Amino acid sequence: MSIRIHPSILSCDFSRLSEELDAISAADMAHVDVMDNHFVPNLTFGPPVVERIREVSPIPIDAHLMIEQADRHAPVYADMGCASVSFHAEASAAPVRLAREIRALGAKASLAIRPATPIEPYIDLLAEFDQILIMTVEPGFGGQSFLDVCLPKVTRTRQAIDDAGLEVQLQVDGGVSATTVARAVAAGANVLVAGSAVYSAEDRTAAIEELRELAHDAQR
Ligand SMILES: O=C(CO)[C@@H](O)[C@H](O)COP(=O)(O)O
Repeated sequence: MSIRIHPSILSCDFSRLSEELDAISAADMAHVDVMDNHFVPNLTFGPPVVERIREVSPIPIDAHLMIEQADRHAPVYADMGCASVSFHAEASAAPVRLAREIRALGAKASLAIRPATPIEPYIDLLAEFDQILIMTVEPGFGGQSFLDVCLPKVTRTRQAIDDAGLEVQLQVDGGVSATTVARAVAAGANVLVAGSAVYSAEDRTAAIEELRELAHDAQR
């Protein structure tokens, strides 16, 4: 599957948000982390800010909702024009119904799972989603270390996607850098979220291209 690089704006300078979005125009999508201080111990922003980000961003928005009551709130992000909406399995009472609602609103539906959540309960439901997001850190903060212990879950999910002949994207998020990206791709991931690895670089385009190249090499 094609490699996609999604920088997480959580690590950007929010006082210069518009410029920080322009700086990642070489990426495939901008990963926007919505946190509610309940599902995770951190707070970012909600619908009005994400909608404005979508309006000014040169690339489509990949919204990652780290919020409770996903069934109630996620459709808002699909309806405002986010290209992809990831909601957490742990925060949804009816993930299949929610994914269908997100798709009906015109966005890609993505199921996210925390490091401690197994993929097995969702293996037979993969066709209901456009993407599976496997967290490779505990959600909540940028700049954490990549959890290699999550890689078998990535491999298991890739195998199930391929065995079923599905076109489901497999995203990993957390600690993805020039050092770890090859391991994530070798395990089966094709969508790489990178926050600090991109925004700590002076040349964001070069950082994105380096990750893309390393990922392509690992896929061969
Ligand atoms: O969702 C999250 C954190 O909860 C991520 O999107 C981080 O923002 C990734 O940052 P790095 O680990 O790449 O610095």
